[in-house]
Order: sequence, then C-alpha cells, then structure tokens
Amino acid sequence: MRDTQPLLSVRNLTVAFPSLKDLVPAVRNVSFDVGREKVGIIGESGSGKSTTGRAIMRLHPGKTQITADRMQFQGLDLLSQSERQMRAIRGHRIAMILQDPKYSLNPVMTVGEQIAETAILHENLSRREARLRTIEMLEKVHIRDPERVMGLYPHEVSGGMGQRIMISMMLIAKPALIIADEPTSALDVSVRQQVLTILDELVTGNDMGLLFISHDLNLVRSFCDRVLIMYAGRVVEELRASELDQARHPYTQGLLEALPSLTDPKDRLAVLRRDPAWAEV
Ligand SMILES: Nc1ncnc2c1ncn2[C@@H]1O[C@H](COP(=O)(O)OP(=O)(O)OP(=O)(O)O)[C@@H](O)[C@H]1O
Repeated sequence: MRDTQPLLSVRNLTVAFPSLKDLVPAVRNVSFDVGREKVGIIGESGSGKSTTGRAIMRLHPGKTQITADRMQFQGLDLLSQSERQMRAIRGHRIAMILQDPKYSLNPVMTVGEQIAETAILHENLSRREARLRTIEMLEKVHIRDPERVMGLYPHEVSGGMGQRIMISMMLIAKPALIIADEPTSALDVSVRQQVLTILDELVTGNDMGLLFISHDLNLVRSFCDRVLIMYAGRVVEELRASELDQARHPYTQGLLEALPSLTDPKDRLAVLRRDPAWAEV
C-alpha cells in the first residue's frame, strides 16, 4: 500500500537570530507538509524562504533559536536529533541543492572522484564498479561526454553542468526529500529548463518529495504541484499551483498582477502592494 503520510510535517516553526540585544524572528509560526510531490516556496527577498529550508536541515549558526510544535521527517523528530544523527540525515535522507553548485561540490576533488565516493559510500561498490556507476549516473543526467567530465574540477564546469552533477549524486544517495534553494536562478533560460527537467525526472521517477525555494512565481507555477507564499517570515497563503489564479490573499494577488505576460501585455505592470498588517499574527 502506498504511504499516504507526508514525508515532512512542520507546525509552527519559528526561527530567531540573535541580534545585539535580543532574538529577532525571521520565520514565524510556519506550518506545512511535503509529501511525494513538488512544493514551491515563493516570496520576496528576506521573506524567510531560505531560513525555512535551512531550519529543516538544522543548518543554522549555533545561537539561532529554532522552535516548532512539530518538525517531523519520516517519523523522526528533527528537532530532537543530535548533531551526529543530523549528519546521517543530511545528504542521505534529506539533500539540498543550492544556487551555486560550486559551494556544494568539493573544490579539490574531481567530479568523477566525488560521484564515485558517493557510490562507494551508499552502494558499497569497488573502485572499478564505482567508476562504471559514475559514468552511468552522468549519462542519466544527460551529460554527453561523461569520461571527460569526470576528470574536471568543480571550477571547470558550468553552472548548469554543476547542478546536473549534484543531481547525479542524489540519484545515488536517493534521499526521500530534496530542498532546492533557487537551484536555477544563476542559469541561462535554456539551461534552466534542462536542469528542471532532470530534477523533475529525479523526483517523480523515484517518488521523492521536493521543497523548491524560488522568487520566480511563473517558474514555481509551472514546475510545482503546490505553492506556499511567504511574506515577512509567515506563510500567508497555500495553494495548488493550478489554482494560483484563485488566490485570496492580497499579497499573492499583487504578485500575480506584477507578472509580465507575453499573451496579455500591459502598458504598466502593477506595483506590488505591501501592508504591515500582513506581517501581524
Ligand atoms: N545567519 C543569519 N543571521 C542573522 N539574520 C539572518 C541570518 N540568515 C538570515 N537572516 C535574516 O533572516 C531574514 C530572512 O532571510 P532569508 O535568507 O530566509 O530570506 P529569503 O526569503 O530566502 O530571501 P532571498 O530570496 O534574498 O534569499 C532576513 O531578514 C535575513 O537578513
């Protein structure tokens, strides 16, 4: 029977950073679930999207205060895991793709060595088997000349290729959940589509969950199944991507009105409205 429980269940997550005097909340009472589906988080800069993603991985500096009524992943309470237990979860059961793959790949190891190391760790393969698996994985993410790419260092690959390499490593580790934080915003439009297609193949083909953080509403609308809209540290609205046009919150409506359209061009785009009341409890 198919498991209908969400992979990740978050209730009233609050993240506060220390300032000179006290703690300043950047994320406030955020609640959502992620199943085996693609969930987008959108919102403007500073709305708390990345902070939410990093809190799930518990990747914040020491004095950050993370509280939640629930932050459960596949039956595990993430907040009560020790740092050692979190290390076993990160990369293995929950993986993260960031905007620039150069920061996620090890700069002093070739691409081939890094993928092979993942294969040896996860699948207990010999060096020779790991090499063959690496070639297979690079082919799966549509890299045409895998043997050449294996010998390159991270600084020698383009952004789009770097993201595909990250995705190929995830194909080996097969995490249940991927948190992708603006994974395509540094890429050209044509490469962006390629990377999204491969990410979709990975997630849908392996029945994974994806939390896709972006400031691009059009992209999230076409790529994700559901969308959380964040404003000033809160989720102000949650909708199926196909139902965004029926958004009720004035902030979401404003985001939609501010989008340029090729089919229905406007002389002037609407200016995004903001109301301090939306940030209130
Ligand atoms: N380590 C930190 N220490 C202190 N404040 C932080 C830290 N990380 C984030 N913040 C603050 O938390 C708030 C939310 O930031 P966050 O990066 O989550 O926003 P975002 O929606 O992801 O924006 P962007 O799209 O620009 O990445 C911001 O005000 C930011 O300055």
